[in-house]
Amino acid sequence: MTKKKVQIWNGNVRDAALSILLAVDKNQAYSNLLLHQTIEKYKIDPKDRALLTEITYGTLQHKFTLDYFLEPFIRGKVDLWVRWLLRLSLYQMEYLSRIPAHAAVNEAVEIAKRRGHQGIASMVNGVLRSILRKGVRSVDEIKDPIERLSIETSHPQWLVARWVEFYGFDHTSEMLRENNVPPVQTVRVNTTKTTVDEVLALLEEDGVKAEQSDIIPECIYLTNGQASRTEAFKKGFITIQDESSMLPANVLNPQPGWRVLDMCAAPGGKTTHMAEKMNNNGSILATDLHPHKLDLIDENVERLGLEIIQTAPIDGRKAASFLQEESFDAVLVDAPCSGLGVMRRKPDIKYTKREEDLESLHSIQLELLENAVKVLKPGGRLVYSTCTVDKVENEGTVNDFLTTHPEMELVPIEHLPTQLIEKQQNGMLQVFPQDFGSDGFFVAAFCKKSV
Ligand SMILES: C[S@@+](CC[C@H](N)C(=O)[O-])C[C@H]1O[C@@H](n2cnc3c(N)ncnc32)[C@H](O)[C@@H]1O
Repeated sequence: MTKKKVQIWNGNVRDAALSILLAVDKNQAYSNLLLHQTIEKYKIDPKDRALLTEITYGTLQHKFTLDYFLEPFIRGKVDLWVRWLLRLSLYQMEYLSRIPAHAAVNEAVEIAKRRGHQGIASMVNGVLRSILRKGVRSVDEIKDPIERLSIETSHPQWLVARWVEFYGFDHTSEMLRENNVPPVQTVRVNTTKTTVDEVLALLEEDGVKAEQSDIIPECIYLTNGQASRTEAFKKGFITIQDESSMLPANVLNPQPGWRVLDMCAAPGGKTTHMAEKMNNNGSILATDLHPHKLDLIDENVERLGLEIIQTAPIDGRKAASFLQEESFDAVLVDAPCSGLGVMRRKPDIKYTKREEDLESLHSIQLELLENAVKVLKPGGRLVYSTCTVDKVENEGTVNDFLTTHPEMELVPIEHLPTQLIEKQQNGMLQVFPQDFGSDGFFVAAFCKKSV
């Protein structure tokens, strides 16, 4: 039976969540982008927006657990859309206490009728009502601890095993659980235009509850609302950015008048942060491999009213052949990485990333650093950062880089609050999602010895 054609939004939240989940699965669409586009395109109101986000992310986040629960109740093969419908309905029944289970079942049956036919609707009804009667099986039935953790927290087994080897079982278990908790919305204050207090007052006028972070002073936490719709955003007073992503500019600590290279810059979150730190005085060359992404930097620069940023499409692995040798006071390499620290906001990463990808990223990261050294002045500072939690891409890249570059030395991480400074090990800082509720992130700072 062929599926009836549906558009993403017909006023029904569960139907829309199903369309998004299917697109993510079939077309490798990014869940966060598709969700955002759907909300904007159909101007979905705040109440439906919140539920749509919760069901879409929640179902994706718990996919392996939901499949484990569903398995004993499904006989034979089911179409992909029916499987996703069962997953998203069971997600509501198991994880969303405010939605009555029978309402989730009724909605599922109606969707099955609309998208398929009465036979499928009966099957969906049968499966979900059996689960209601019998309950789901316990993950304690799984004997192997790695497999149990993988199913219980819905992360691939290879990753669980890798993290357990690197960071130990308990630490990994905490991280996996934190990855399933929705992130708090954070913004960075543009200190060239305004103050934290002024932004807090503006947000309040817009009905947004917010408070200043006690980790990064220019960071504000939002407990409701949508930052991009606020007056503060329109005025260029804030940038939406996770608190961990505010670390590199603080660690690099660029001074007014410096000439800085941001080698992997798009969409410009850290470029603009550095320009703010430099109080719009000096120059920043923001480069990226993909020319079309430079437009995103330009848009941000314009909105924030910054004047010292120039962009250029340059492959960082060849940067030294395009840029003058030893001409920058500082270089930021915010490298392409596996992104294992941002699964809370991009749950699809859990199911698409493969272990082999991590090795090739390690080689690219080394090539980028190789070029960064060449264009850095003696005495200049280099900061290397990633939004991942992995010892090969992080500590491994730093150690391999130092082995071939005796002219570079790690310098202690400074210009951060004590609780972060204390966490560094051998001049490298790995932030885990469970540490401060921010993304998993890594940062290391080097100095080029003067000869
Ligand atoms: C982690 S993202 C950078 C985020 C950015 N620094 C920010 O804060 O908004 C990594 C970026 O590296 C870029 N990239 C990937 N390979 C590259 C290369 N060989 N040279 C330069 N940029 C590269 C990607 O296009 C991507 O925009």
